[in-house]
Amino acid sequence: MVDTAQRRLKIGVMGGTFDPIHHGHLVAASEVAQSFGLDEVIFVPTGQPYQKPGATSSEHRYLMTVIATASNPRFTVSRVDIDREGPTFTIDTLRDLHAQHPDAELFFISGADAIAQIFDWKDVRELWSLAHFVAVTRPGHQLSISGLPESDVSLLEVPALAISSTDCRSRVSRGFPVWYLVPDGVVQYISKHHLYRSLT
Ligand SMILES: Nc1ncnc2c1ncn2[C@@H]1O[C@H](COP(=O)(O)OP(=O)(O)OP(=O)(O)O)[C@@H](O)[C@H]1O
Ligand SMILES: O=C(O)c1ccc[n+]([C@@H]2O[C@H](COP(=O)([O-])O)[C@@H](O)[C@H]2O)c1
Repeated sequence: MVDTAQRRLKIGVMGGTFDPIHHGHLVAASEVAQSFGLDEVIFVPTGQPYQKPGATSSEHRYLMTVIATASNPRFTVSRVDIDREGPTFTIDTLRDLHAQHPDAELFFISGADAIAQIFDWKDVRELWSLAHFVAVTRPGHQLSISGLPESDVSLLEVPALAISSTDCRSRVSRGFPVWYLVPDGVVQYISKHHLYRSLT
């Protein structure tokens, strides 16, 4: 058994809109946890994803994330972004989680597409002081961290799952199944709450 009392806890932070959460997110978090020896991965659904207007209500996205992560004892879900007023910025996510876990080392997990946009994020230069960033591969997206501080950002190749929330929403709206793209409980949640039926 690992003696966590003698070392800093290592906590992954998997931020996302999760509209809906799918197996690409879960595999990425699991792979980073394994490779970096993380004690826990906190999934953090965005409250108001200012770059994704029209996202499904945060409570639906939060509950789907809870359902999807329930089977993994190292996965938890935080409401920090949902319960904060205003648009969601990662700088606030990391500050809040740092305040809740002052002795832990934070690892922010990001796909290749998201990390490519990071210079557009709020207070980007302060982000590195709050967490180490782990950028994971994603089919269809070039993974590059040129220009990012090498000591603060790592690259990790993960199993390639060509799944996106956009495609899941589109499939549901066209009457196609999302079984095996998202966890079973999430399929049932989408069906029960009639999500994504009326997209065009
Ligand atoms: N299939 C995947 N493989 C690796 N990383 C992924 C994958 N899907 C999403 N991610 C990463 O997970 C994080 C949260 O993603 P998000 O919730 O925006 O899902 P998405 O599938 O990209 O959604 P959308 O299609 O609506 O843009 C981002 O850092 C994203 O890059
Ligand atoms: O901080 C920002 O300005 C910022 C801008 C866009 C996205 N993010 C974060 O990136 C993560 C993935 O976001 P998204 O929109 O691709 O689901 C999520 O945690 C967002 O809060 C953060």
